[in-house]
Amino acid sequence: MDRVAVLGAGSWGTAFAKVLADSGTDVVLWARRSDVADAITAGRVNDDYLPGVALPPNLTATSDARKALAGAGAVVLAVPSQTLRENLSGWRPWLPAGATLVSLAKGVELGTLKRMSEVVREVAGVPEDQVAVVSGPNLAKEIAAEQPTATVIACTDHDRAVELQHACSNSYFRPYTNVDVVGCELGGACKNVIALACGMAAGMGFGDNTMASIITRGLAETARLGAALGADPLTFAGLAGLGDLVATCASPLSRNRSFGERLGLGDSPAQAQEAAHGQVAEGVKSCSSIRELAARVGVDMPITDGVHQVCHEGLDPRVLTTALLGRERKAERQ
Ligand SMILES: NC(=O)C1=CN([C@@H]2O[C@H](COP(=O)(O)OP(=O)(O)OC[C@H]3O[C@@H](n4cnc5c(N)ncnc54)[C@H](O)[C@@H]3O)[C@@H](O)[C@H]2O)C=CC1
Ligand SMILES: O=C(CO)COP(=O)(O)O
Repeated sequence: MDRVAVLGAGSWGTAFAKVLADSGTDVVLWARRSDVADAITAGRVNDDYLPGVALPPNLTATSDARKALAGAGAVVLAVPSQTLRENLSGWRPWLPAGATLVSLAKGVELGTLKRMSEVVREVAGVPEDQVAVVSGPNLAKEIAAEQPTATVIACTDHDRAVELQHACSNSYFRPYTNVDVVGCELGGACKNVIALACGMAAGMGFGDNTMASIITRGLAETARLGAALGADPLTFAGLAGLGDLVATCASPLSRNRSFGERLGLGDSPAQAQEAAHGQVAEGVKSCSSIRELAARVGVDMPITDGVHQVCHEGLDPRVLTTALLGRERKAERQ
């Protein structure tokens, strides 16, 4: 694969474009704002999202999506989940035939309850095996600083996953392949919600036992949903499951954890949103779609349900804590 288009020049889009370029792949990065594209082209930096990070010369930028897409062997979609449908609809006429469409987004669409790869298939009108997802413990700022990281590239077409794996392997980024797209996407979307809960716990002053309990029970409810939707249970023990969950729930760099922490400290969701300075905390919206998806398939997700109530129904995180601890006693694997 000679050239890749990355659409979305936020934190992860820019960091992933750098990963590709550092792996020897030529990249054209699309930025919504022309001043961001110009700054990348002229100054080799994206100061809005990754200040101080030098971008390699084989990474160029444009605010013209048509130009970015021309001749691309793969198209990486790096916009927030709830905007993917609208953005991709606009790009559809210029998608190169046969190109692998790769989603970086970690969320479930409100209303349709679709995973991102399902949205991509529907909007682009491509078969399942032409769509890949990247998911794992991938905090953009650490990767931009070239700290060693592993990830998963999931695609039902193993050969396509391998092709993409070659395009983004380098001395600090190690991608594994997986054919379980459902499990990898659910792991990525659900961990944002569990990170909100961990943030709330931190904000309320709780320590490591509480964090470990939320992480582990969060993984249990994610795996239950995965089992109901046909995921491979082992995926949740891997990088896109436990790996991403631990990184996001523990890191002060996580937007979801930080958002939750503000709620735990007593901020309202509106105040926490304001403090996020326009950066996306995907779990705030996906807690509602995941909760609905779980209800549709009859799966109990008490932490996700509670996070939804705090974010959208005015529940106090302290009341949520009491409610979770007061649930009916049960066996661990029930
Ligand atoms: N930042 C991170 O460390 C990681 C993020 N992700 C996922 O990648 C996806 C993108 O996240 P980030 O790059 O971090 O987000 P971000 O908030 O840093 O950037 C979003 C980008 O999308 C663009 N965009 C296009 N249409 C938009 C619209 N209608 N509304 C808002 N922004 C729009 C923005 O201009 C911006 O360039 C999310 O689903 C996130 O969960 C996944 C792994 C790591
Ligand atoms: O997905 C991520 C790390 O893998 C980034 O998490 P946040 O969106 O919470 O910053």
